[in-house]
Amino acid sequence: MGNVPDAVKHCLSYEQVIRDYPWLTQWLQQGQSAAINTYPEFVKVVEVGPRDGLQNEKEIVPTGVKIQLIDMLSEAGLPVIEATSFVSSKWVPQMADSAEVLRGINRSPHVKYPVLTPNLRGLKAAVAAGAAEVAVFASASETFSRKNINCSIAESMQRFEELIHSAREAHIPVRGETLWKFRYVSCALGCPYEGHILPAKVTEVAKRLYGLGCHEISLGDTIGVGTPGSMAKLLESVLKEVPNHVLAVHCHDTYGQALANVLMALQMGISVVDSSVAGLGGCPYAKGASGNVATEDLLYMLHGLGIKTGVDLSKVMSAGDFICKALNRKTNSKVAQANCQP
Ligand SMILES: CC(C)(COP(=O)([O-])OP(=O)([O-])OC[C@H]1O[C@@H](n2cnc3c(N)ncnc32)[C@H](O)[C@@H]1OP(=O)([O-])[O-])[C@@H](O)C(=O)NCCC(=O)NCCSC(=O)C[C@@](C)(O)CC(=O)[O-]
Repeated sequence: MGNVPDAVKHCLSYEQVIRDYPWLTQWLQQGQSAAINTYPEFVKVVEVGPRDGLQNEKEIVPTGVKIQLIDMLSEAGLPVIEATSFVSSKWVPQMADSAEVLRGINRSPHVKYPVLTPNLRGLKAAVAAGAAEVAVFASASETFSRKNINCSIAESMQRFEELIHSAREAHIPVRGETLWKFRYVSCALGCPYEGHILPAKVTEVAKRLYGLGCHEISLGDTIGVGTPGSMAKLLESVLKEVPNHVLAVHCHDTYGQALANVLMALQMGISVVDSSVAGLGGCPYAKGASGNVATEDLLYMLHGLGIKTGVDLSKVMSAGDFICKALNRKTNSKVAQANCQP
């Protein structure tokens, strides 16, 4: 502040302002509590570790380890655990045991276990293995769509429509009610191939999915390049077409912005957040992208804000410890790291 005149320096001192205008303290505190009151009372945490977290692992993780991880996460009180994906094992070898995983877990009546399905074949296999909820994944980037599911965005939409139609025609038996969820719009804040993605493009895809009957749309920052600023711009745009109760956010933490991005989303009325135990993960078709925001860190922040989740943080940490030991790697969760220190 070398060239700043004294009077201005005086004005720039926060402490001085508070001393000069004592009423400001009360005003600021009121403002802060008003901001905190705008957070949702309850946030639904969607655990994606067993799917998003493990799909990118080079070494095949034993089926028993995947099952035990899901069971530990169920016991922690997570309301939704994305268990696995019914995709081509040529594309994602790690998910080849999806049916065994789904059949092997101890299902809690309080937990939903959605699975990823890219096509009718995946849907049939998922339903046969007992899936009651499926998530289909679209992208806001043409190139990513082709690299990830080998078709254009328009073709993926058409595929989904056909998928619903064929399932009805074929009278696919379902246990309970199959809920159609187009959970994901990938590359919502950037694409590994195309770079910046316009909020209008993401809005267009999200609107289309909403129109197709999807009742939960997760906006994926697939490569973790978003900032609270770009998250705010994205949500401003999407919220014009899709109501906040339908939206979720899915933030990878490549640039260390995931928690800040989630906080921004919460302030803008979003109350469903995806996360991955121990911060595991990444997409095989998004090179260099790191894992999702760690569930432990998300819970620590939410509970610190007084937001209820129904999830036991210490049990999630035990699950994180278990999977990190099984994978022989360090946790990405700051909370878990802090608690491991002697
Ligand atoms: C969509 C396809 C299948 C198209 O793949 P394709 O090669 O165009 O399709 P195909 O119909 O020619 O099938 C190729 C082979 O796979 C088989 N196949 C076909 N479908 C299935 C199935 N469901 N289950 C098992 N096998 C299947 C099929 O039978 C055939 O086997 P072959 O005849 O050669 O022996 C492929 O591209 C695929 O499986 N992609 C999945 C990629 C993926 O899982 N990516 C990661 C998830 S997305 C993500 O992580 C992002 C997200 C969701 O987390 C959000 C975010 O962060 O943004």
